[in-house]
Amino acid sequence: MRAYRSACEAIPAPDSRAASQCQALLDAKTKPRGSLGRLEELACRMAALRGEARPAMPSKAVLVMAADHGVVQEGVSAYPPEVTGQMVANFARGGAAINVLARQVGAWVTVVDMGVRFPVKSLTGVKVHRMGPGTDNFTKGPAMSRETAEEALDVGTRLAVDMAMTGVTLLGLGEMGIGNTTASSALTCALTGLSPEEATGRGTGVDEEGWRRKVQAVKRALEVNRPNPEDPLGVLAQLGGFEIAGLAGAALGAASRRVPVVLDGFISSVAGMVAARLCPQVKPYLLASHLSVEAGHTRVLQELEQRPLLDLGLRLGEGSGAAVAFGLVDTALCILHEMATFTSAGVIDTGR
Ligand SMILES: Cc1cc2ncn([C@H]3O[C@H](COP(=O)(O)O)[C@@H](O)[C@H]3O)c2cc1C
Ligand SMILES: O=C(O)c1cccnc1
Repeated sequence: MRAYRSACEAIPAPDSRAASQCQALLDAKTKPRGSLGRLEELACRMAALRGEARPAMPSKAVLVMAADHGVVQEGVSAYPPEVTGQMVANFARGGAAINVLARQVGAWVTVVDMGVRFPVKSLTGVKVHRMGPGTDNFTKGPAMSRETAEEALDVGTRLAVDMAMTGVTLLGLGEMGIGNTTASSALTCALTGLSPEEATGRGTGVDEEGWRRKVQAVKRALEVNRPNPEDPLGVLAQLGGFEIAGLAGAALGAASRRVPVVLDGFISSVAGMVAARLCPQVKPYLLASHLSVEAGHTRVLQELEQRPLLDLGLRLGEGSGAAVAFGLVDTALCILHEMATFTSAGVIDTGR
């Protein structure tokens, strides 16, 4: 059986008992009940997913998958595809936004070349699982075959399972791929029924004309491929990207090992939505870190029944918002581990 399919079957249901025990521990802390709001919710969610009342997150990682997109031929990005490979080199050297943000919260960054068109040669520390030199232009036919989509899903699943086995307890999803907001918009239209105008944003910062070209490319992609929302693997193959497929697989692999998955912006959330369509059991493991500026993100988060933790006007990707939210997860768990209780501190508790 495919790795991503076995991972799906192995995803445990969240442990509601651990969540209530976590809430009871928080209720005993020196504060009015529930006064730490969503931080309390976050701690209890981690408890449910990890299956323990007092979870710890000793090892956090961001998985950044990179690939190129044939649809860039349609003039849909403000940057050329060379930038994908150049940014992978920047990740490898530790100089990109995600490196800085991950360092700040003590998280590892794992970078994977899933199919970069112009790769920078002999980089150290970049894992290579190339599905090809970028996808085909999906305004003319499918981006990739179903077989390749399944292979990319498996690569992501195996990597996430390996990361969990080496001790990773929280996984952020990040991506790099010039043109991938167009692919994400097309996937959003196909899977949610949103119109191309509603699902298409400015990505790296295209002007009005560029935005119209993106909308046209999405429209053509839908006309040419006729995606069937009941067939999420088919939709992924027709309109996705190698990095998006890899990240969807990674979400399944992580969840199969009780590792919560922190989504970043529009693109990684679309990967999460694809994972959830392939395997609904993954849904509780997906946590929205922030609300991206990119049009379409709100709808994708609605689909995932997720309320983002932050709204910072980010529109970067790379896993940047996920890394920032790792700090909040740490904060929530510190409260659980370090705060005094009414009893230990000798503070009167009215139970409210
Ligand atoms: C220097 C640079 C660094 C980035 N890091 C992430 N992205 C983001 O922008 C791209 C998507 O936007 P579009 O669909 O408009 O091409 C992705 O690579 C995404 O991760 C970047 C883009 C650039 C230019
Ligand atoms: O929300 C995102 O992930 C995003 C938005 C714009 C460009 N790149 C990524």
